[in-house]
Amino acid sequence: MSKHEKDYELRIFRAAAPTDADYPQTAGWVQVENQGFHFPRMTDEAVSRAAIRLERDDQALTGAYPVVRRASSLPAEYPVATFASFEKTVNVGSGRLVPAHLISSVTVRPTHRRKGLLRRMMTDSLTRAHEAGLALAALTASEATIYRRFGFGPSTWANNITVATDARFRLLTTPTGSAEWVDARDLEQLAPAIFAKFHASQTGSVDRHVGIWGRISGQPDAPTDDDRAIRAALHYDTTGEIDGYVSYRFTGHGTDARSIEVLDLVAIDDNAYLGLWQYLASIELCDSVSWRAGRLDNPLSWALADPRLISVTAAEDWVWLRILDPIAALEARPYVSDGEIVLRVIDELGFAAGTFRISVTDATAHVEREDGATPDVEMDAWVLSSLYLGGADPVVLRAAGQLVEHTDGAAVRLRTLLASNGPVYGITHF
Ligand SMILES: CC(=O)SCCNC(=O)CCNC(=O)[C@H](O)C(C)(C)COP(=O)(O)OP(=O)(O)OC[C@H]1O[C@@H](n2cnc3c(N)ncnc32)[C@H](O)[C@@H]1OP(=O)(O)O
Repeated sequence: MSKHEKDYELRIFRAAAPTDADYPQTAGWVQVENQGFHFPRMTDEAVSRAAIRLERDDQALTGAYPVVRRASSLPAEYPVATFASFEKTVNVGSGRLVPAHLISSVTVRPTHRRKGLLRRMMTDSLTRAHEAGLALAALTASEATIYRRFGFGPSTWANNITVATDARFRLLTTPTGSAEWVDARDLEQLAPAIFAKFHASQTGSVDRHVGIWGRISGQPDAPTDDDRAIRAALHYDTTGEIDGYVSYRFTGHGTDARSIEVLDLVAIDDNAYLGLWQYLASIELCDSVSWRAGRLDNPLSWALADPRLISVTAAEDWVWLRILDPIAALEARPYVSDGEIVLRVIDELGFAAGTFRISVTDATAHVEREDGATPDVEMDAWVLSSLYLGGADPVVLRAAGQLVEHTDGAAVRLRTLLASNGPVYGITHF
């Protein structure tokens, strides 16, 4: 128990809509979370919009409240720390959607930091998720140094890219179908069904919470003039079915850079993906398009006559996974080759600790806990979580000193065993 534990009461409650009696608790929580991420104070209307969206996702909100509140400080229903969790699926390969405990909205007031509040809220939340039988937890992180200690490992990544879309932009093969403008606000209704198809087919994708649809359609909880700048286009296949969309804003007014920032680009197949890029490149009075969520092995690089038109401006870790139940998680994902390996997992929080034999036949794993067995490889829970989807390479983790090989060649065997049958990638930030 941390020496500060008795100074705070943790309350866990379901997000409440403005019509509910306990709405003030949710409203206070929303204001504090918002300030924790440096956003301007929200109007009452914006808070109620945020609460309605949290309620629609059935988010469990944790607030930490000081036992002794200081005179004239923020109201009593404003916590000093916030934390949210909700359940959505992760695509673990071959369209298998596994329910996961998603964690978001983690803030601790600077006046109460480093007193163990994050540790307390996190261990409490993971324990509940584990008891509820969830095999995975996931989050996207503000900083890469916070969550490894809790067993989370980076599992998908994205490149921040800028693509020159001036006269040099030419695709080697012209995609079929065509694009058309749509009122960006209509994406709030249209986008979820398109995203659902992407989610069902993309290993590493995490399903989205309701708030995302407001953001990408220019209707966030607290809209600003900037959000009215958001524009959108749909892509249609040759039969007229919608197979993708892009939402974006022009950022070049008042600057020399005539550029567009993509907020969201969702395509249900490769042709629609290239078709959306073809559309973006056709926008006049614009020389470049940037996007935060580019795939590492981007098909656009191979489709462009001049792949040097793409600049990678940064590489980001994206989703961090946490295996809570190694047997259920490893048996849930698909496999591309048969084999057997024994792994030992060290887990400070205990959830994934043990020695496990993974035996794969006919693309299906049978996993058994065998604590007496001699392991081929040994690693921390965060490392197994990073390797889980097949997006990280055990051989590279061995080279980094994060995976210990007890049997010669075991890291290579593990690489073959955990290889994914396609790119591991996602476009959900939460
Ligand atoms: C999923 C998400 O929502 S990501 C968003 C995370 N939130 C933010 O970035 C907002 C700004 N930051 C904050 O609100 C806080 O500083 C937090 C949430 C990052 C940390 O909260 P605290 O209550 O201060 O953390 P707590 O005291 O429980 O520390 C837990 C451990 O994490 C470490 N830690 C805390 N913050 C950081 C950090 N920013 N970087 C590295 N390590 C950190 C502590 O040293 C401690 O380590 P130990 O227990 O292994 O000795």
